[in-house]
Amino acid sequence: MTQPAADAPEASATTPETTDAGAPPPGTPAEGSPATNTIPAAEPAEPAGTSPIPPGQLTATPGGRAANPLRDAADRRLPRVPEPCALVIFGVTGDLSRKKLIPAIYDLANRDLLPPGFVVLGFARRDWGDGEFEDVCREWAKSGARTQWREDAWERLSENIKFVAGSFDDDAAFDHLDATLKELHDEHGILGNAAFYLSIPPSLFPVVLNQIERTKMADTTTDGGWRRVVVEKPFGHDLESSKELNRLVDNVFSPENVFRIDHYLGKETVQNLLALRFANQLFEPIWNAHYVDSVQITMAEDVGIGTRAGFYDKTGTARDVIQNHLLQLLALAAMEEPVSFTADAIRTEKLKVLHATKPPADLEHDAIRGQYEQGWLAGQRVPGYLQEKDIPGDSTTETYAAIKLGIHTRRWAGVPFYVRAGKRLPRRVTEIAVLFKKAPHLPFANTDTEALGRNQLVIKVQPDEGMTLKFGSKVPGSAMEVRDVAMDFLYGEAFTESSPEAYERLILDVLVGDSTLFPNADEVEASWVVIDALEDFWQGTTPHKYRAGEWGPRAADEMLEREGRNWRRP
Ligand SMILES: NC(=O)C1=CN([C@@H]2O[C@H](COP(=O)(O)OP(=O)(O)OC[C@H]3O[C@@H](n4cnc5c(N)ncnc54)[C@H](OP(=O)(O)O)[C@@H]3O)[C@@H](O)[C@H]2O)C=CC1
Ligand SMILES: O=C1O[C@H](COP(=O)(O)O)[C@@H](O)[C@H](O)[C@H]1O
Repeated sequence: MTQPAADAPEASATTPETTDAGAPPPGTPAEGSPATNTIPAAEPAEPAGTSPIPPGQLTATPGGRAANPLRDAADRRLPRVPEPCALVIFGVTGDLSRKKLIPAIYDLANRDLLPPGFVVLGFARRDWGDGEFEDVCREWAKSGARTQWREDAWERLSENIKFVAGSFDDDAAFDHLDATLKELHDEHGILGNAAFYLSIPPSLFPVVLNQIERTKMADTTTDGGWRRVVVEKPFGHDLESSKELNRLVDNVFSPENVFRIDHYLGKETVQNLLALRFANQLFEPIWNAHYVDSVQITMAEDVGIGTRAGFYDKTGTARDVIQNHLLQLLALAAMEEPVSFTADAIRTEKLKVLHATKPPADLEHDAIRGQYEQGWLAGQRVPGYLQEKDIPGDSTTETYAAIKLGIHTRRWAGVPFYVRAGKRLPRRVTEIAVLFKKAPHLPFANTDTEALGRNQLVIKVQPDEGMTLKFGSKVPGSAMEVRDVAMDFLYGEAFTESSPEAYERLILDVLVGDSTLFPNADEVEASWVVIDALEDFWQGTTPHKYRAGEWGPRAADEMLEREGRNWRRP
């Protein structure tokens, strides 16, 4: 009886993510896989008349939208078109604004989800007028938009795109900003409603918050409008600085008006994790230490640090993405069912998990840092981290981290949660893989139990959004041969609707005042407790090296191998 190699999912010929050689194109089922299947869509769940997709923009069919209790609850609770308002963006010339914020605002405008008179007010150090700023935004929107380009949609939006030049330490510039905002309130009927988006590095949050406080821009007593603040991640640099920031932000804005953004929570597949777990009977009974062997959460990026040397070298992978995105994924994957799908109930459950999440006892072997060296990616030679522009030649900042975490609860006792993230890895992929224990007994004569892989449920966050279930199946033929196969659910095949970009959804949530998808101060602080323990240990150490284009340093592989496990090759 022939069997695939040990823990065979990594090597099975029937699965789409089986080799190191790279991924299949998005939406491609495993070639020749007899067991590849699509789970059909559930009953339509969108209430009549609430579809956010206007005619002619995106394909939308009435049926086939699977229920997402989280989103649908919010849809019922709040109108999805905001009141007239302004969005003030600090750091509007930065990378995030160019790649994500301006395109997302255009997409919202194109979907008719912005209110009449909606104003974008950019603040930055460039010596630009409104016209120049608008030209730049047009270029960014055109190259980054998800929805089709419509000149008329842009024209309508761009009438209300304004710019104020200045530095964050310049009182006069903030007085000018305040005056401009007041004028716009009158001109556009925005009634004082404004959201302040801090698209800036965390070290600059305090100076901007102090300026907002000094100018009383957050004060609603005279106009009765609302004022909200959006703070980008990472929220602080460690536990102490995040507490200080929380105090500062609470001085200026009331808690319900503080939106700590973590764009991973705006991703469709991340929200679907809750639907998967709590809208089905199938998974929850086996979602615990009795059945689960381990969980692997991977966020791999093929890109390097781009133009963000200044930010990245002070931050590193653990603070940049593990403290926020990956610990949020872990919390959603591990939490108990919330008593309702409200912001508070979900945060309560996530917080319990974060409090119970502990760094490994053996930090030296189970908390691995890496830094990429020169290598090859997609046929291109790419420089090492230390050769990147503006990175000091002796930097010890990590561009990769792999950590074994434990969740000290009855449900998860003894189940390792391996999280890893890195830049310049072979491909961009984020996934949560739940690996189940092996069957305790196989009734087939001569079956090599070691050779059969573990059942796996893989939630593919991006880019091939969907889910894969791996299990053993009989190979056709006279012999009783069992081999691992994969059953795929792909968003692109199951639904005709396209997913909004995370920033589209989250900006809209800010404007309508829905904080369901935003972590609160307690969650942020609990996450820093975990990260601080790792950072303290790493202090003064040098990261392991890995070649750009490889799956991280050897030490990260050894971390799992010591326990008889392997990383999945996504
Ligand atoms: N980039 C990304 O992919 C993501 C970023 N984020 C988060 O978003 C935030 C912003 O990141 P990113 O856009 O990459 O950062 P950038 O470094 O690209 O942009 C920083 C912005 O801040 C402005 N700025 C800096 N100092 C001052 C000052 N003294 N006065 C006025 N403006 C100033 C810069 O203006 P100037 O042009 O004049 O220098 C620039 O517009 C960070 O918290 C980051 O963690 C979150 C998710 C993804
Ligand atoms: O928050 C961040 O996320 C991006 C990756 O976002 P994704 O949505 O493309 O997965 C990462 O590149 C950046 O370093 C980090 O700050």
